[in-house]
Amino acid sequence: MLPSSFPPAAAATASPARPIPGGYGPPLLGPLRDRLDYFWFQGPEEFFRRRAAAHGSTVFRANIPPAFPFVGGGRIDPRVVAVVDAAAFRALFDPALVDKRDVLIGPYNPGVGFTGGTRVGVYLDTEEAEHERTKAFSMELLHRGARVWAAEFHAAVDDMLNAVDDELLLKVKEKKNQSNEATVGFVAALQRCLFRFLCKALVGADTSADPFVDKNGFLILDAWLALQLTPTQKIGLLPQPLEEIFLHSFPLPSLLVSPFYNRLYRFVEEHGAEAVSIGEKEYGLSKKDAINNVLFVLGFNAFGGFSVFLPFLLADIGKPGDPTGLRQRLRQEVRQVLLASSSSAAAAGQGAGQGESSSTIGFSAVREMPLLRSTVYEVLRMRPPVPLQFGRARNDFVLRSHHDDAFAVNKGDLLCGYQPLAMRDAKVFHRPDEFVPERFLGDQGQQLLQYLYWSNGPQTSQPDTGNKQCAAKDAVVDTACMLIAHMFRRYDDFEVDGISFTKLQKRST
Ligand code: HEM
Repeated sequence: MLPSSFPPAAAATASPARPIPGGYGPPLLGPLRDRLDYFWFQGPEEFFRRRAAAHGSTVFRANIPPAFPFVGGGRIDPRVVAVVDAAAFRALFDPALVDKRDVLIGPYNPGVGFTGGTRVGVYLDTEEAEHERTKAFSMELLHRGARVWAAEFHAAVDDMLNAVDDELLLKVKEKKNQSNEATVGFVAALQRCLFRFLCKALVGADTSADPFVDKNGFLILDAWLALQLTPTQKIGLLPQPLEEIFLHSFPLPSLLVSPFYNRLYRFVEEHGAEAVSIGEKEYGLSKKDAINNVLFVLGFNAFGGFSVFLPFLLADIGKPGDPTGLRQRLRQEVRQVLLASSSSAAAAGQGAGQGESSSTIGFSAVREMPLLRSTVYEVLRMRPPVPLQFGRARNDFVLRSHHDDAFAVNKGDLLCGYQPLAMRDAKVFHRPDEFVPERFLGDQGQQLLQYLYWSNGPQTSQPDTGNKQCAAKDAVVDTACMLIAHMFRRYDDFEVDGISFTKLQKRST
C-alpha cells in the first residue's frame, strides 16, 4: 500500500502535461458562487472534495474566498490551483518552485497595520534577505527558550488545571442532589496559561510584572487574530447571510485593536528587552522589526497554533467512554517512563525519594513515549491546525499528482494546498478517514512521517532559513506530548466533550 516514495512533485514525466481541469466561472458570479459554497452551502472540506470528484482530479482550478464583489474592491484575485493529494502537495514545500511572498493565508493579506508597520518573517519569501534573518531569530528564541520550556509549560498547565478542578468541584457541589456530573469549558483557562507560558519561554518576559497584560494579554491576541482571519474563516456566530455581509465582505480594520497591540509592544520592549536586543545585535533587525516579529511569532504562530491544536488533541484523546482503551494504554506508557526516569534519577542521587510526581516531564522523557507520539501525529494528520497552504509558481512547471497525471502550471498561478485531504490520501494511508492512534508506530509508521505535512513540510524534514517549514516543528509535537503526559500524571482519567472537560478523575495512587 505504502509507496516507498512518490516521484518529485515537479518533474519531467512520461505522461504529457495536460491543462488543469476546472475553472473560475464568469467574472463576479464564479467567485461569488465558490465563496458561498465554501462558507455556506458546502463548507471547506466538501468544497474541495466535491470539486476533486467532479473533475476526477486531485489538482483543479477554483476560487478561494474571500472574493469580489466586496473585499478589497476587487484587488484580491481569488483564482487558485487547488492541490489535494499527497504527491502534488509537495510542490508547496519547494522554494525553487513557489514564492511565499504575502500569501500566508491566501490571496487576502490583512496588511502591515496588524504588525506595527513591519512585514514580518512569516510573510516573506525565501528569496528575500530579511527572511533568513527573521527565521534565524525565531529559531534562536526557541533554542534559548528550550532551557525553561518544559518547567514553565508544566507550571502553567498546573495553574490551568487547578482553576478547572476548582470550578468542576463547585459545579458538582451545586448539582449534588441531581447528579455527580458537570462540565467545565477549558479554552479561556488554556489560553491564559499558554499566553503566560509563551511570554516566559519565548520572550523571557514575566507577565506578573504587568497586571493588565497578565489579565488581558490572551484576549488582546484573540481579538487581533480574529480581525486578521475572519474574512477567510467560516465563523458560525451569525446567520450565514449576515456573516457573508458583515464578516466576509471587507477587510476588518487593524485600528480596532492597535491601541491594545501597542500595549503588548511596550510590554515586550520593556520585559523582553534581552530577546529584542538579540534580534537587533545578532540578526541585524531594527528594534521595531525585532519587537513586531517577536509579537507575531508569539501571538500568531505559537499562541494561535496551540490554541487551535491543543483543544483538538484533548478532545480526540478524551473521547467519552474511551471506546478503544487508548487512554488506559497512554496512561500506562506515561507512568512507566516517569517511573523509570525517577528510579534512575534516584540511583544517581538526584532527588532520591521524591518519586516521579515531582520530576519535570521534559523533552527526553516524552521522546520515550512512542504511542503518545504516534497519537499526537495522528491528531495532526486528521485535524491539521493550519489546513491551507499557499505558494505562487515562480515559473511554468509540470506538477505531478500520484495518479500519474501531469499538469501544466503557469508562472504566477497561486497553488492552494488543502492538508486535510492530502493527509487522508488513500494511496498513502490505510483506512485514511479513521483515527488510528498506532498509525505512526514501528518502521512502517516511521515511513509515513514523510507524508505528515502539518508544519508546511514533511515531518521528516527540518526547518531551515532556506525553507518555510514551521520553526517549531519538533517543539510543537513535544509540547503536545508533555500536555497529555501531564494529564496522566495528575489524573487517572479524563474526558472531554467539545471544548469542555466532563470528567477529571484524580490520581488514586
Ligand atoms: C500548534 C502550533 C503550531 C502550528 C500548527 C504551526 C504551524 C505552522 C505552519 C503551517 C507554518 C507555515 C505557514 C506557511 O508559510 O504557509 C508555520 C510557520 C512558522 N511557524 Fe509555526 N506553528 C505552530 C507553532 C509555532 C511556534 C510555537 C513557533 C515558535 C517559534 C512557530 C514559529 C513559526 C515560524 C517562525 C514560521 C515561519 C517560517 C518561515 O517563515 O520560514 N510556530 N507554522
